[in-house]
Amino acid sequence: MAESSSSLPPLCERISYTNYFLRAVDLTILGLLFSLLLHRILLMRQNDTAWVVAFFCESCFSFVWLVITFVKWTPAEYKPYPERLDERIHDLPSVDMFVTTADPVREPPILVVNTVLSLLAVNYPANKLACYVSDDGCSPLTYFSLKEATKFAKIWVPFCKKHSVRVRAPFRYFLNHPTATESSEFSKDWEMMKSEYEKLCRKVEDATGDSHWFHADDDDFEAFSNTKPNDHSAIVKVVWENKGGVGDEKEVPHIVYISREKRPNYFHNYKAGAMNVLIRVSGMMTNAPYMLNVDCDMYVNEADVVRQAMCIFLQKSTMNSNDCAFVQYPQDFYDSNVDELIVLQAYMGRGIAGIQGSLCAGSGCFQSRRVMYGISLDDLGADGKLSSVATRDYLAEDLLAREFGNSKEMVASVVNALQRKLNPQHSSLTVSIEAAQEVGHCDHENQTSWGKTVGWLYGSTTEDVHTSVGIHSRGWTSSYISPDPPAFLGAMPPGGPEVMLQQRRWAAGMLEILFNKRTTPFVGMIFRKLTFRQCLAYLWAFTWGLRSIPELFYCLLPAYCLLHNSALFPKGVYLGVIITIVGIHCLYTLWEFMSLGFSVQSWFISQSFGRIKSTCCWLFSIYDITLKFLGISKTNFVVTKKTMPETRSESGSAKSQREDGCPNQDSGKFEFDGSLCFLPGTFIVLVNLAALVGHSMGLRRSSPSHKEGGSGLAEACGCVLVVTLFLPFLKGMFEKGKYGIPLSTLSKAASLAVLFVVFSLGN
Ligand SMILES: O=c1ccn([C@@H]2O[C@H](COP(=O)(O)OP(=O)(O)O[C@H]3O[C@H](CO)[C@@H](O)[C@H](O)[C@H]3O)[C@@H](O)[C@H]2O)c(=O)[nH]1
Ligand SMILES: [Mn+2]
Repeated sequence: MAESSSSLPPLCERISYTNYFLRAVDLTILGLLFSLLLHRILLMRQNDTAWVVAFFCESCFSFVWLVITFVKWTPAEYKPYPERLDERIHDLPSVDMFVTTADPVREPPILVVNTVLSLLAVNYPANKLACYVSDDGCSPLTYFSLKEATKFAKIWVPFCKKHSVRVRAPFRYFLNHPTATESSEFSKDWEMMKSEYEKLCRKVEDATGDSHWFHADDDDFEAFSNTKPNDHSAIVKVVWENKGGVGDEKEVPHIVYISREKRPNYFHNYKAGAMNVLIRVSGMMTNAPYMLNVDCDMYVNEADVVRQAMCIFLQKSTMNSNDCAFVQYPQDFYDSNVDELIVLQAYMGRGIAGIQGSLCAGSGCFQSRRVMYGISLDDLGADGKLSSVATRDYLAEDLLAREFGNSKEMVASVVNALQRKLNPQHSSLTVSIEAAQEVGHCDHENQTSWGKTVGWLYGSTTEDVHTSVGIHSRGWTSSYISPDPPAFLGAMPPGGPEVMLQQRRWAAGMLEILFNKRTTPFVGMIFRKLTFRQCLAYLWAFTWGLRSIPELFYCLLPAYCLLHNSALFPKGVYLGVIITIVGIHCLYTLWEFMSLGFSVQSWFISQSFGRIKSTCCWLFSIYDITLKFLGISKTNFVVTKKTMPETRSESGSAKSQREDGCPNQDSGKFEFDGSLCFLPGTFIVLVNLAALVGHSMGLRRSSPSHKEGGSGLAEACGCVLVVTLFLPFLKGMFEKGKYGIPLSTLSKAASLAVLFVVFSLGN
């Protein structure tokens, strides 16, 4: 498929972002941290418990900083040159594109449909693409919307291609009006498309409230009658099949709707389970060597995405290094306050990408099918084909059935995929429907390797990083590309209960992997092919939950010390050391933000949110996995609520939209509900306020308990800093409605705070 010729320029290039100045700053901070720790050790005897706790917390922070420094040491990413693809590759490989949705209320079907439309319209031969939608909600409304969207796609896709439209998700595209310089033909087409899109929206909207729409339509909806989201048999429907044909219709790739079987007594493994059904069904129908998966809200923002990803895969396979298992794009967002995530991806993301390769982020990720079938890098020969040993080991039929399940068609498609062969051509996709339904059954995976070594791994609510650690442990690398404008844009909940829930789920999911005997990165590094620094990268992510403990303590220490009249911070030179560390850290992170075009305010919000999420959400992740390990309850994947935002204007990048201030007008305004997650934050603010008030009134233990002297201005400043960082909570105490902290949370926090004050004063 790839016509390699060394005289032609490469399809992609690795770009290194090594910055010696940043390395020097990192090392300076490390040096200061260690000198501080040493000082703490030397003065341990002269001080009391607070000193020991501070030492423990600062050791944890230093360890995290050390890990981060290791991970960020050699940042890199790939730059693809899709314009070179055509002269190098005559026969592009096929790509199966997956969209998952789970709940028609929390994930409005019109949003799902927009994502699907943006995928259908990418710049890639339509006969090489297929779009599979997995609906865990088993919703006739989603299916109806998809059918309607297919009709619209037949004019939308040709329109996008004819006019080289960049943003191919209609809800974003139509935010902008054509400029006066556009041709009249374009303007006419534009008006027509806009009115057709509005019709589509109206139909979906009408059907949302009135189910007769799909029942009256035809018996196509029969399969949905008497179903419940958690109790129904497998549904597979070919919504549209691209049979070549003539005219515009041949521009629309296959569209297949899937709702895997669900039964109340079967655990369905959330998104990982859905992804594995998608892999199997697509394997039987189109069996493309590459797969793309996106969350239902992550539309394609750059029509060349598939071509860009293929540049990486195809270049790597012509360079005799067939080691790239997946290509990950960063997750970018068109709404809400996500600057922190963007900065994290730009620095940590590239850092990890420069080691063994980017982590899989679950959306905007292109994967090689045969890697997902569990093979290791060692199983490939120099020519990129399965080695003879691996062929013998993998392709024995009884073994395949044991690993992949008892479906002849499935086993045959796996054999083809592993050998990079196409499935035999059927007259129609519908021929495979029965077999496809069979692999969507609950019990298909019983006693197989699905979720263990094959496909997306089970056992964690962050199935994406779980799968990714499995892949890297088998010796594969991955690549990271972050084109400008961003390739995918998604939605993120605003600051409040939804985002707290999401952070808690992420942190719990990561802890599940850390403590998983088979997939923990330690096993991957010691017994398998995970490199040392890649192991550190995973550790950095997997210990989010554990970091909540020192953070919580450190937020309470200034208040405790102020009341207890004991020194939290050293005196003299070493106080200077602490101030320098904090100062450099602030400047460093501020620089990271500003160099990506974000404001000081956005940096501050991120610092504040960083503390809130660790002391509130991450803390509860420990509780979640404790319950799981005690066998009391399973960790839960609550789907994040997505809304279609009314945004004023669409522009090149997410960043510039944030600059015009529109989607961010409520930024900093935090929402609250009765969830216990908000208790630690409220408690922290109350305690620090109480300590400050007490201090100003001279309320504290009279004599310091140790020789080094008592608390003073430094500790008071610490309290002020903590309160500043928890500003959303402070504001929340005086607000009403969704912006106010509920009285029940306030009273619980107040009672705890009283206990804390009494404890600090008396102990
Ligand atoms: O039982 C389920 C639960 C979720 N989903 C889908 O999974 C996707 C991600 O869910 P979302 O609620 O948007 O989670 P986020 O936290 O926003 O997603 C991030 O984190 C997840 C892991 O926690 C990854 O799966 C995602 O890819 C990643 O974008 C959505 O398309 C859902 O429809 C399912 O298909 N079935
Ligand atoms: Mn999401």
